[in-house]
Amino acid sequence: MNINIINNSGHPLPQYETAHAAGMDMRAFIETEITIKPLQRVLVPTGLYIELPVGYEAQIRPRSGLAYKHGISIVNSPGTIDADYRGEIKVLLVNLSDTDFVVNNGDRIAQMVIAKHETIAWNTVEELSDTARGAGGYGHTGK
Ligand SMILES: O=c1ccn([C@H]2C[C@H](O)[C@@H](COP(=O)(O)OP(=O)(O)OP(=O)(O)O)O2)c(=O)[nH]1
Ligand SMILES: [Mg+2]
Repeated sequence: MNINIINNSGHPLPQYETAHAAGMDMRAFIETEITIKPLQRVLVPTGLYIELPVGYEAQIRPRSGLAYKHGISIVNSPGTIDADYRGEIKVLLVNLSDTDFVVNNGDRIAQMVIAKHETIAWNTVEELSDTARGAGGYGHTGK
């Protein structure tokens, strides 16, 4: 499938790093490096603008390497890019480590997964169907 994109970053387009990867790595588009202090959150521009087909969303997810090695995650993970959004895609990074983390222009800071979704209409009812689980949850089946 082809998707329209404007790339103002001068960096390569988000791309699958291996043949069957689900996510395309996304790069920071910043004039000067950003230092993220412990527990600080920063909205990082990408210079990317996309036009998703109706019925699709883009999910902005953390990279596990940055999470494991540096405690870098995404506050609103997975971020949701709506099909009707035409603004710049940004990534809301958070530093969950106890040391500063520096983001440089062009660094791969997140990954984008393109996914189909349903658009539904609600059926308001008085009762829902019975199941064995019922209202059980939050570990009610044990460890
Ligand atoms: O990580 C993200 C999440 C969202 N967006 C953009 C695309 C998305 O379509 C729009 C709105 O996102 P969301 O619905 O998550 O935010 P909101 O707080 O509900 O804002 P709005 O009232 O504008 O929907 O912001 C990003 O660029 N990056
Ligand atoms: Mg919203």
